Amino acid sequence: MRTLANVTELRTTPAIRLEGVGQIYGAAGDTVVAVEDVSFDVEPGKFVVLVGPSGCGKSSLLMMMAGLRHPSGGRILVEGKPIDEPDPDRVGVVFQEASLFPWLTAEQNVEFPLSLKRTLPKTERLARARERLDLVGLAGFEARYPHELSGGMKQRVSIARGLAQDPPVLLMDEPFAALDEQTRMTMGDELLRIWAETKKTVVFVTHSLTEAVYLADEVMVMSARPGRIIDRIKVDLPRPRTYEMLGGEIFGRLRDRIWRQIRTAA
Ligand SMILES: Nc1ncnc2c1ncn2[C@@H]1O[C@H](COP(=O)(O)OP(=O)(O)OP(=O)(O)O)[C@@H](O)[C@H]1O
Repeated sequence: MRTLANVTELRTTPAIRLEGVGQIYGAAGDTVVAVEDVSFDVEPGKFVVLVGPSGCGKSSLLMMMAGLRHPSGGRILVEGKPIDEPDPDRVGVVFQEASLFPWLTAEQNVEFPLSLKRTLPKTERLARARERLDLVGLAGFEARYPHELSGGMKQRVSIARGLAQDPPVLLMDEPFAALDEQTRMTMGDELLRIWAETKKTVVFVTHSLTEAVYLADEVMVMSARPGRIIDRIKVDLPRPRTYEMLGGEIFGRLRDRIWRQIRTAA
């Protein structure tokens, strides 16, 4: 039962909490400290973007938040509970490469994670997959195979798949990096629309500072390896974000500040 106490607790529980998280790769004598002592909270419904010099540990952080890797130190909580393994009910993931199964249709690709749990009947799973494809603007493309879809459409399918189980958190690792500039901008707007509709908490990794400022409520800047959070920049631009804002003074100031941080950190 939802009492006032647990509703209040739910409101105050961060969607994601990192406490002193580290990641060390390799074995004795040959180790790489990729991430060191990272702590932060992400409030529910926020759009956070992670930037930093190449190799600073952005993907490593995301993999740990997704439960795909265990931290070497510290701990990660999603909705107040540790994440020790992938849990698509709590965390959806979208990678740079669409990584769709080529032998499955768009609808079957989205249905796939739902079929693993076998808790929903097939008709329900397909209805949910269709609903997600509709959400990402792919109604009418359910029966297409990945090779029949453009790069942007494949990433839309990936987003639909990441949202298949309606997780509160969506992690995105450079999801638009392989797309041409125009498609990338359109996808940014599409993602913001989906985010506004679904109210997910998003953590998004990118190398593009323009994309970072355009999308984020907050940009977290990481240092060069070992990756630590060296700056957290609130983006106070109004929403919806528009193309015109890109040339504005606030936008330029924020992008400059991030760039200066990255340049000194690299
Ligand atoms: N499985 C692994 N084994 C050993 N070292 C690894 C492994 N994965 C990552 N690393 C190293 O850890 C560091 C951080 O890698 P990671 O991919 O997390 O950084 P990144 O910031 O996402 O990089 P990029 O910006 O280039 O995508 C890098 O030096 C990388 O070489």
